[in-house]
Amino acid sequence: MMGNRCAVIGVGQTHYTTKRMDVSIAGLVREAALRALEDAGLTFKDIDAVVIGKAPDLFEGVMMPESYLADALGAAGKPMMRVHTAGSVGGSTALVGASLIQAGVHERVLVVAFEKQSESNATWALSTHLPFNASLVVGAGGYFAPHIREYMRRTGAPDHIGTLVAVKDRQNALKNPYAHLRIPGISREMVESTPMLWEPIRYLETCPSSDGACAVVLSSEQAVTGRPAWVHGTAMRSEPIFRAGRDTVNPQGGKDCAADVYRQAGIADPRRDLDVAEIYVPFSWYEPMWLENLGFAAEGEGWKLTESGATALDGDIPWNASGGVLSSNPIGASGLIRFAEAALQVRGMAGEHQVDGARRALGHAYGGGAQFFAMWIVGTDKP
Ligand SMILES: CC(=O)SCCNC(=O)CCNC(=O)[C@H](O)C(C)(C)COP(=O)(O)OP(=O)(O)OC[C@H]1O[C@@H](n2cnc3c(N)ncnc32)[C@H](O)[C@@H]1OP(=O)(O)O
Repeated sequence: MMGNRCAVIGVGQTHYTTKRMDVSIAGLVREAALRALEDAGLTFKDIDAVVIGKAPDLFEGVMMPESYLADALGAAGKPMMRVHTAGSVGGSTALVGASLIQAGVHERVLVVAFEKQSESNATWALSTHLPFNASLVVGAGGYFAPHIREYMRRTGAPDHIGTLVAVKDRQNALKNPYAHLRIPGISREMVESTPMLWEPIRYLETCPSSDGACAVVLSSEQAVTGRPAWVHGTAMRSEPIFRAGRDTVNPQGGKDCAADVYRQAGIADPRRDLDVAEIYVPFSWYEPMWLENLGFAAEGEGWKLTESGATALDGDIPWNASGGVLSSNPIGASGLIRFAEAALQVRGMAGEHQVDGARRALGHAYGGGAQFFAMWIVGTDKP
């Protein structure tokens, strides 16, 4: 059930970087919001409600930051709410915003997501064993590395696949002025010569820790301004982190979420029917893993698609033309960046990393222990 039509009419991003020392959290989110409003040709006065997302408060050490960000986002006297679904939060924040339009509650909603990791230490925030929370070992890399090793064992994927993804995404990042890691001359040799952090994840096969914010303006059909990206389908799924029989390598929640969003958008074969995809890949091996989880390749075959070059910018189904999470990871914002980049592609506004003729795009986010999923499909044409 899609409800009323909804469109993305504005996108704003900050530059992603290790430390944004020149702005507070309020300044950071405002920068993205103002750029999104400018893109839509609007001001804060035209916005009915604000939805904000970020990952755990421990990432900055500021409890409930949304309560003091209302002023910076022009939300005083308006509805404002926070969404939190771990790393997938940027995606689910967009979907909550979209649902307010689809339900006919509001005409225009500002969606903002951010992380300012330089304010604290995300690795240790993800390593602390809080009461009633799962232990994530040492950081996200420590948690996900065994899942990657299991993927390699199941499929027999050769060691260099992760390297290929790292090179591809970093090459794409060189075409994206907002990307955090821009590494001229990036090559397989360069990636392979970097230290092993969490076997089999090397330094250049992992995302950085970034500061940054992203914002989008969502609109009802009658309130559209400028060049819209139409929402063709939205879906979220979650599953408990611990459940007997849960497949953490190829989670059922991701498969179900993809099937739901494809059904809404009329996608029978995602590789054929989509033109571009922005997928949450924080460690390079997650590209072949998600290729299978999202149905772009049969089980055991994802790494072959990566190896064939199909997911490169000039391949038949480019993944992460923006450089992806591997190149910029302000965690709470990263899902929204995927969704926003998908919208930019179908609006023909992705600049140097534009995929020629892109008309339908998938935005994807995952989080927690690969247990929260959020996806949307956006298109140039009205659904
Ligand atoms: C759902 C999810 O999102 S799961 C993923 C969650 N996020 C993570 O797990 C983050 C993983 N990354 C990290 O932990 C860290 O970036 C590490 C361990 C790779 C590097 O740690 P540090 O060296 O302490 O990085 P720090 O943030 O201080 O940056 C130092 C420099 O290295 C660069 N850098 C950081 N990570 C990387 C990387 N993976 N590759 C290349 N350069 C990097 C930074 O840009 C910075 O350069 P600058 O000073 O020119 O800006």
